[in-house]
Amino acid sequence: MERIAVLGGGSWATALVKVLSENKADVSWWIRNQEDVQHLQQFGHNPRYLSGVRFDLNHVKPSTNLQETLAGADWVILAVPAAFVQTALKDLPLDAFKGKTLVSAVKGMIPRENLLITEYLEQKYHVPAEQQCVIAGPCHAEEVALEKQSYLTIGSLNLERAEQFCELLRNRYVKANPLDDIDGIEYCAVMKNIIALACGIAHGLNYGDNFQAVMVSNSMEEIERFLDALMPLHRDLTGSAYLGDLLVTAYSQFSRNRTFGNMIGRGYTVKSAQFEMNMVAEGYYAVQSIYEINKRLQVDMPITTAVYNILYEKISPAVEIEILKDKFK
Ligand SMILES: NC(=O)c1ccc[n+]([C@@H]2O[C@H](COP(=O)([O-])OP(=O)(O)OC[C@H]3O[C@@H](n4cnc5c(N)ncnc54)[C@H](O)[C@@H]3O)[C@@H](O)[C@H]2O)c1
Ligand SMILES: O=P(O)(O)OC[C@H](O)CO
Repeated sequence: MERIAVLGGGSWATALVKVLSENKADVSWWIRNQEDVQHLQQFGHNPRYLSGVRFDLNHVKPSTNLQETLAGADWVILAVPAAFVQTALKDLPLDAFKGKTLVSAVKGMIPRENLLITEYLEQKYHVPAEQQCVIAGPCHAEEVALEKQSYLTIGSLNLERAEQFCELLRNRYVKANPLDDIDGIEYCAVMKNIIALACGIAHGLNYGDNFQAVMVSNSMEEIERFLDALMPLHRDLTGSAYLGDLLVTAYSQFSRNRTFGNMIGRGYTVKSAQFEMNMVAEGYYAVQSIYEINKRLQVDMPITTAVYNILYEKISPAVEIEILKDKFK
């Protein structure tokens, strides 16, 4: 019996706990909010996110105590939005993850430090790269919760470990495959959120599907240029962990980033759009990190620059999309 700790109380953590616990793993589940934990213990569902999912409390142990949650776990899945990872882990000793395999389900970067989650865990908590995995692929939590067919890619330098984790996830509606381009898929997952934001902004400004299709195809070239400059490797970006994840975020009704961008395009301020959403759009934070990293790389990244200018320099979305129009082919 595998013992798995899942950290985070949002939609993705909830969907992952469902999949893992229904596969009969023992899941200890850290949620920061005491009321949510009590509700889960009493009624067997998360009151805030995906509340239709019922948990078998024989296999799922919710708690607000992080150290207790980690104790005895072989696997630790981090599913807290990137902007809150440092705060969530702040009381842990630096050897808290010793001997455990860390799995990042986060699709974002540590703000200001501009680090991938795996880089942060390695630098701060000394978790070796070989003991880390990332969960990638087009996987909206809402659809996983509805048991709609989904595909996950588990990235790791340690393919044996990745395959073991795939096995914990596989079921009737989840297929999982290992891949060794862990940094590539982690960066791609960060950047697709920025592109989805741009798609939402354009939609909010009344641009149509024709324009969005051109935005998405141009964005693949932008992502490829960035990855080639940062970590050259022959990778097939048409794979589902890259293009697939971008497409689901750019087009789906469930996308947080597209929804957030749409509000910005319609004239909401960043604060009011964030206030309106009960969920976190990672792209808002990610664009600042990628923009900062690119100051060094100097890659041509028109979409990232446009989103950064809109969100952080308060330049009008209409002006920035107009500039993009002339750059696209
Ligand atoms: N939702 C998905 O479909 C999905 C799929 C794959 C990956 N992810 C990734 O999973 C990670 C978690 O996102 P999510 O979609 O589950 O979250 P969510 O948007 O559903 O919920 C927001 C989460 O943020 C937490 N939060 C909000 N304010 C906070 C604060 N001040 N301090 C600490 N925590 C706070 C909430 O408790 C909640 O857990 C993100 O990196 C996301 O990119 C999400
Ligand atoms: O589509 P979003 O913006 O909700 O992001 C969620 C996941 O990253 C989809 O794979």
